[in-house]
Amino acid sequence: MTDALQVERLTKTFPGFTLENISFSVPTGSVTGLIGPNGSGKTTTIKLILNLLKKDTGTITVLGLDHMKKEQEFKERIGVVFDTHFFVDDWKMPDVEKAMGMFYRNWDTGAYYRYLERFQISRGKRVRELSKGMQMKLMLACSFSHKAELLILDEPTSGLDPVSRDEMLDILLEYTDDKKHSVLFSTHITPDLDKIADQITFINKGKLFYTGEKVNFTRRYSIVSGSVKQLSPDIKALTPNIKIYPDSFEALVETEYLPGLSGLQTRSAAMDDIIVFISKGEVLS
Ligand SMILES: Nc1ncnc2c1ncn2[C@@H]1O[C@H](COP(=O)(O)OP(=O)(O)OP(=O)(O)O)[C@@H](O)[C@H]1O
Repeated sequence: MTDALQVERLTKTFPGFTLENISFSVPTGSVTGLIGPNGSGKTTTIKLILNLLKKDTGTITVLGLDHMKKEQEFKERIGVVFDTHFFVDDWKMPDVEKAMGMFYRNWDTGAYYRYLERFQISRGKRVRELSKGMQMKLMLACSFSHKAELLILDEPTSGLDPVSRDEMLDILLEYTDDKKHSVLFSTHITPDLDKIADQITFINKGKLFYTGEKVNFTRRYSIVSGSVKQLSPDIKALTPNIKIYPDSFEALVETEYLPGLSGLQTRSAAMDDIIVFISKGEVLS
């Protein structure tokens, strides 16, 4: 399978923060979720891909094109959705159409109005009169109308109600259904990724913690719990990721070690469990 996006050994240093040696890919036809706690480097990674920030080192290939040498070419072939829209607030839908049509060679006016109809956005509305969910859909309509092959989305569902979020996720699933279109999706809302992601890339404090298939990410970890008396040196040796409560404890352990731990309660780890335990990375009490 080819990759819609390849990021290799990407590094960027700001005062007090380094995004360090990040490598991951978005296989064509997949949805890749980019996750990590606040300040871990997700938006920085996206801005570096888009050349909105200048990388220190590393290579980035978008749809087979070097992101610096072929910037204009790759930008014509991708769609970008941030958590706030990038249109002029006063524009009506035909104004959006005109602006986008000037920018994209592949622009399809008919498709744009068909998407507006499908997403129930009326032509006479101004951008500022659209709800947040509608604004997100408008950005998607624009991406689809210039036939974007890859969507790069930075927290597109934050601030959406559950109904709008669900609609947005269905639109993305439909978009990748032909296995030709791909999505990179940064989010804190992991249930969204449970629903649509094939791959996960988890960045923690600027470092890559995991990249690969979603199922392997959650299968790799389990949560064990028991009374404080059961918190043996064996468990402490297995994992630094332990939460201690007044009478009990919970720990994140690699699933392969479960057979050696008897008498404890175990459950599968959800994506949020893994993020919380790993981002703390120490005994918590
Ligand atoms: N232009 C900049 N100049 C200096 N520091 C920056 C700049 N942009 C980001 N940072 C720092 O880089 C770190 C990573 O920020 P980034 O926005 O990439 O995190 P994030 O994972 O997207 O976080 P969030 O989930 O809160 O959006 C933070 O410490 C931030 O302060």
